[in-house]
This record gives sequence, structure tokens and C-alpha cells, in this order.
Amino acid sequence: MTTPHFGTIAALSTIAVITGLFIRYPDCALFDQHRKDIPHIKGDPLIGNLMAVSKNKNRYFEYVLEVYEALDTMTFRSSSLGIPSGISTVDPKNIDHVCRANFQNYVKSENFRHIFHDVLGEGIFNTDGESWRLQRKTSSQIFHVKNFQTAFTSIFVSHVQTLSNEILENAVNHHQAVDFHDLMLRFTMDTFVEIAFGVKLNSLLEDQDFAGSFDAIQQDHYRRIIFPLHGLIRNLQDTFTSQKTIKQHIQTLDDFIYGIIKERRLKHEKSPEMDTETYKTDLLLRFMKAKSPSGEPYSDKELRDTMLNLVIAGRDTSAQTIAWFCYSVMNHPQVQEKLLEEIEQFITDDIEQDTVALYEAIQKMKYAHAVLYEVLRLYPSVPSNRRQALNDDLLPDGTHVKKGDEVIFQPFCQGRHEKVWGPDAKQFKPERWINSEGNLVRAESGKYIVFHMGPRICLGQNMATLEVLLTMSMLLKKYKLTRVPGHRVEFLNQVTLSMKDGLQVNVERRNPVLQTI
Ligand code: HEM
Repeated sequence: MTTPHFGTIAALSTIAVITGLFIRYPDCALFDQHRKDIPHIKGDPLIGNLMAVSKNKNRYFEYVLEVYEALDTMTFRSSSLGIPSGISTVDPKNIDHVCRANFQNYVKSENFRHIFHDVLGEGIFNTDGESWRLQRKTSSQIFHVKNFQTAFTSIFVSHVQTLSNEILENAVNHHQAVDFHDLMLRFTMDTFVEIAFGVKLNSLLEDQDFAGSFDAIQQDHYRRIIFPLHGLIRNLQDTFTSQKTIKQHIQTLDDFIYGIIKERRLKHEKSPEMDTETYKTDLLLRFMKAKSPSGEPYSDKELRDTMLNLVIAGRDTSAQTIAWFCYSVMNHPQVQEKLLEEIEQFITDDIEQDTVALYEAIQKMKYAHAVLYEVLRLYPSVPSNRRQALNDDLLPDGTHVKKGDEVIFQPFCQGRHEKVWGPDAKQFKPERWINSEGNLVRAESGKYIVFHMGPRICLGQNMATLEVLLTMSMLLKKYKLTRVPGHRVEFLNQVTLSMKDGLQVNVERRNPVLQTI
């Protein structure tokens, strides 16, 4: 009778091991341990905070803010089975340390690089070290004042005109509401594709495969960050459904971009002199003529990665900022009134024909800048970001970081945290950005990281500011925009802070006699 005896021993051993694991990991993930010096939330045995994260996946950043508030802290550590554990912080001193003072010790996390690799490849967002430095140097050459005054401003103006003449006028005439969030995604897709590739995509007026695939991939990436098993489940679903798979979406992007690269190379070979003018503004040509990080001319793959990184960097972030800007001013009539006064003062009727004057006028609009800063403080387009430590480190608040730890900082939680912004942190008050002399104030280092900070600060900050303020100034000057009653605006958590069901807006002409911009 040896078998039952052996079976009993095996069963008892299994129970003993499981009991041991429950005792060892009573409120954190298997093989992880809470750290004595860092506040943490109690989770479930063996899985830690996995259930809470999963339950809150559709309101993830609001949940994280609640954790900060419940623990009454600016730094905590979470432990969830299957999700790389990280030290979350909104403490400005810690963020300044990670992003600037000890920049060399923190790189893009392996997990991030892996998830984004099929789309971002070896582009600026997904690299560190020498490759990143060289790409940054080449890209930054396009963001100079002359390009802003002429090329970028006129591209933005022409697309606002298309939006107004082809879409909003129609909405006014037929008393139809528009989804402003969707329109902005289309609008910025068109502006960025034109700036990056010199090509008119026209997604404002027609659905484009490129834009649809771009959106599908972005959503997939976010789900993989939040829920690591998503990749596996999605691969299984892809096998059984007839819908376009992520691989096919990536193929759509590749076909579009490689097609443009091929065309441009041919055109350049035939008549290089034709490119002299576009060279100043068209990023693709600029990179074609530069040396890649390998010291050789850029290959097609390197060009594809570089250009896609720029479109990804600029498109959703800018679109969502314009949508949150519109939402915020519609909700705050006094802010809108003050903003309109400034628009009337600076954006004169004929200024749209003179891009240099328009660009200069927007630089002078202090209140509009204050509104934008406040919109981004509460609705940061990049709500969360992270870096991985190459070596052990000590953060200014005394938190020990171990080699391989991820330090996560959430601009969304930081902007709404009373310990950082005071008791009125959650209120929309553009006035907080203007001092008693009427000048714009700068936040202390590490406190306002919506465009990141330090050597990897956003390259497109000025371009985004120009696009948001120019678009909203031109639209608000001409149209009265109001929320459709009953339409609820909710967050859609993605890599960028989106609106779940869009932003339904009613449009009326301010001056019924004026018909076109
Ligand atoms: C409101 C709009 C925008 C916001 C809130 C924003 C925010 C950010 C943030 C937080 C980062 C840091 C990402 C990281 O390193 O993990 C970043 C990087 C970057 N942004 Fe933006 N961005 C905006 C618009 C743009 C635009 C319009 C462009 C231009 C095409 C752009 C180009 C870049 C580039 C190239 C980087 C990478 C910089 C580097 O790693 O050295 N961004 N941006």
C-alpha cells in the first residue's frame, strides 16, 4: 500500500508549500517583498494589487491618485503579480533627481522598449545613449523659430480653414453637433503627416487606413502596459477573428511610410534642386540628408522609425490637449470670456494671411498660455511615465532605489495632488499661472512635468503650444462652442489621456454674417 501513502505525503507537502507561500507573501505578489522604507498598499496573498489594478483598469490614474491620498504620501510602491513593480512618485525633488540631476542612471524601461518596439523600432522614443543623442540633435534642427513663423503656422492655418469651411460650417447650417475630440485627432494627423512627410493625408474629410491602424496600435500598446497578459490574449483572438490583426495594422503603417520614402528618394534623385525649399521644413528630407547614428546615411528602416516616432509624439498629445482645452473653457464661462477678450485684442481679422504676425501675436497672449498650462496640469496628455534604474540610488526623499527598479511618475496624479499644488489642486484656475505683475510664472523644478524635463524634455513643446493656441484662438473667435447637454465626458486611459466617448459640441457662428475663415 505504498501509493496512497506517497500520495498523502505529496498532498501534505503541496499544502505546506502553499501555506508557506501565503505566510511569506500575505499581501504582495509572489517572489516580491514590500520595502520597509517605502509606503505600500496592502494587496491579496500571492497576487498583491493585481485585482485592484484590474478592477480599476478603466480609471487607472484616478485609482492611483486615490492610493496616494489614502496613504497620505508622495511616494509609494506597488506589488502586482505579472506587472513590473515600481516606485511611484509625485515628489518634485525625486522627479528632478531622476529626470535631470542623476539622468545618467535612468533609462527607458526594458518592458516599455519591448512593448513599443514593433512600432517605435529604434526611434528617438525607444533608445538611449548615443543613438538617442544623435537623433535628438538632428530632430531639434527643425524646431527653430523661422520654421514656426512660416511653415508650421501656415500648415496649421490651412488645416483650421479646412476644418471650418468643410465641417463646422456644415454643422452650423444643419444644427448638428460634432465630435470635437475625433475632429482634433483627424486634424492633428493631417498637420503632422504634412510636417513630417510633406504629404496631404486629408483624414479630416475621409477615413484613412493609416489613421485607423495608428489608433488601433496605440490602444493595444496601452493594454499591454497595464495588463501584461493582453498580448497573449490578443494573439489568440487574432487567430480566431476576421478583424484586422495588430500585425496587419503595423503593415498598413509600414506600407504608407515606405511608399512615401521610396517616392521621395526617386524624386530627389531626379531633381535634387526641387528640394531646396522643402528641406527647411520637411523632416523626411532633412533626415535623408543627415548621417544616421551608425555614421552612414539613414536606411529606409531608420527613416521609418524616426518619422513614426515624431508622428506618434505629436499627433495624439496635441489633439487631446486641444480637446481638453475646449472642454475646460466650455465648462468655465468666465475663463472663456477673459480668453475671448485677449483673442479679440491680438487675433485681428486680417492677421491669418500674415503667418509671421500671427505667430508673434500668439506668443504675446499670456492668458491663453495660462489656460493651456492649467489644462495640461489637470489633463496631461502623457499621464504617466517611467524610467528604470541602471544602479542602486537614493532619492532626495530618502527612498532607496535598487538596480532594475522602475521609477514611475504620474503627471496626472501630480497635478491633482494637494501635497504638490495645495488645497485647490483639483480646481481649474488659469490665474495661478499669472503673478501680480501680470507675467507668467514658472513652476519649480520637477513640479510640472507635462512635457517631461531635463535632457529628454519634449522637443515639440513649442510646436504643440503653437498648434493648440492657434487652433483654439481661430475657432473661438469665429464660433461659440457649447457642450451637448447630457453628454458625459470620461477618461479613456491610454498611453495618452483620451476621451472615452469623445466630446460632443454644438457649434454656432458668433457673427452670423461671416461665413468663412
Ligand atoms: C501637448 C502636446 C505634447 C505633450 C504633452 C508632450 C509630452 C511629452 C513628454 C511627456 C515626453 C517625454 C517622453 C519620454 O521620454 O518618456 C515627450 C517627448 C518627446 N516629444 Fe512631446 N509632447 C507633446 C507634443 C509633441 C509634439 C507636437 C512633438 C513634435 C513632433 C513632440 C516631440 C517629442 C519628441 C521628439 C520627444 C522625445 C524627446 C527625447 O526623448 O529626447 N511632442 N513629449
